[in-house]
Amino acid sequence: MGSVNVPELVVIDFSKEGLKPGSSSWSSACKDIRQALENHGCFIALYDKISSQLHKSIFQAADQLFALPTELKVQNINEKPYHGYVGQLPIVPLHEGLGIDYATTLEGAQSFTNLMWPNGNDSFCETAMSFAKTVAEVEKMAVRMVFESYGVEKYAESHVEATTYLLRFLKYRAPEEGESNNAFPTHTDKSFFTLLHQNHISGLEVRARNGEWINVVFPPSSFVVMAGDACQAWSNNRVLSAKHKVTLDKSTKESRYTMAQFSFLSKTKMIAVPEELVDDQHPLQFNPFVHIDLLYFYETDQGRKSQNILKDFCGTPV
Ligand SMILES: O=C(O)CCC(=O)C(=O)O
Ligand SMILES: [Fe+2]
Repeated sequence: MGSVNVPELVVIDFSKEGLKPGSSSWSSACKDIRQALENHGCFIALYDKISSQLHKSIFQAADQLFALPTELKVQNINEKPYHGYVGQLPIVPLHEGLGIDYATTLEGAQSFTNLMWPNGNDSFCETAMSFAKTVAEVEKMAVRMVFESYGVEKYAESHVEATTYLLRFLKYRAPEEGESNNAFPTHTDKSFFTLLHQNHISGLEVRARNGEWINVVFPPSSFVVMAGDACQAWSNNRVLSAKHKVTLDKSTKESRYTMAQFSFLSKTKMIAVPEELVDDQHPLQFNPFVHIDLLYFYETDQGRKSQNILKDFCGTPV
């Protein structure tokens, strides 16, 4: 109930009437999500509030943004690693991205908009914020479901309250003749969750726990909800923060656009394994940490080279 396998990832319909805590569809979604996150590190969420109109407007906004001169786009600077402008990098020549920090807040959306359009651009600001808020609704439901699936729903509210959102506009231009079609290298996300929404050009591949690479197919009005390293740590290593990458079809002539919304816990709340998830069979694997410190660690030489970032950053002695 509540989920079907198309073709390999679990699909959960978040728009379903009556999907509320306490209902049977909620409990079965909790179970399905937990299994999906443990096996694949992600699942597909259908959400019809991402209407075809909102889909169209957010990618029009993306087009407008990427069309700005590079000198303007590079002003999207953020002291937090991987939050600001990325582009013109020889190791990822197809890729360009910009980020709106605190994207669900008017201040966040406005300050980014004013930086890019000093004379204002109300429609961009409204579209970005309304998209970010809609994505955040799905993220919050996913958090509540995951916490409930592990029997620790009492901690969900304070987690949700401490969550902030980074909305990134990502572009991968079509490869030129003879150029590699690797658009983004293999990595894991440092977020708690990442929600991805793409235009009509596919390319995301996810490595499941069994080592199999899955080509992700996005149905209309859908997101991929992907667990990041912070979620894996929180779950005491039960959830998989899946490796993933973007590879474009060699013959594609169009750019892939992705809207990626990353959730982070603010400094006021540590990422910590709930005591209920620690027992003799599951000894504590990770010490509590401040989320943003994981990103700072990833920026160091040791962090970048690490084959097991959570163990190296916050692993308990074995
Ligand atoms: O474009 C995508 O589908 C994936 C983007 C991604 O993995 C990231 O930005 O971390
Ligand atoms: Fe990613």
